[in-house]
Amino acid sequence: MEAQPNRTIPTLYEWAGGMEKFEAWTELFYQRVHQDSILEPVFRSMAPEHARHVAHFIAEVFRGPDQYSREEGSHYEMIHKHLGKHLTETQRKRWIELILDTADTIGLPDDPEFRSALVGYLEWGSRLAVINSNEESVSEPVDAPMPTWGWGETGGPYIPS
Ligand code: HEM
Repeated sequence: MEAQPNRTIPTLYEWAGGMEKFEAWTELFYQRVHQDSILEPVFRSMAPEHARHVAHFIAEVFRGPDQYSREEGSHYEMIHKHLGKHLTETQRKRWIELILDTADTIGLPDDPEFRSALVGYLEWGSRLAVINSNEESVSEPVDAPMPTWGWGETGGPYIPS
């Protein structure tokens, strides 16, 4: 018999506070990006819907609604958006620093379990973004599934003693 998901364990999406929280997070993050000397040139001509799309993408990866892949893009298209951008490690590090600082500002959960999962995902995704940005084509199939992310080794969520 197939194992049933344990309904008593919230998803990272639920634990983070739902879609409004993801949208508030990326909106403020990209406002800050436009004032940052390292990242501003990278995102100077970004699409107006970029911040919302990134919110919806991460929310879906964290097992939230499938809004991004249903209405806005796909895993293939997300990779495609990074092609040829030639992102550097300096830009990636700044991106990580700023998005985590914004997570604090808007009050994403700061318990050890959630932050372990969040940092793990952002490190993984941002390093793939840099690798993909130095490619000229997407090696994944067009219908590649969206990645999903869970609590990882800590088994989360945080339960106060
Ligand atoms: C976990 C890490 C990341 C995720 C989940 C992510 C997600 C996305 C998504 C979903 C898009 C497409 C947005 C749309 O459809 O409008 C996108 C585009 C883009 N991303 Fe990322 N990204 C990540 C890391 C990075 C990093 C580290 C950089 C640069 C330092 C970067 C630079 C860009 C740029 C320049 C675009 C194109 C923006 C535009 O022209 O509209 N990304 N990303």
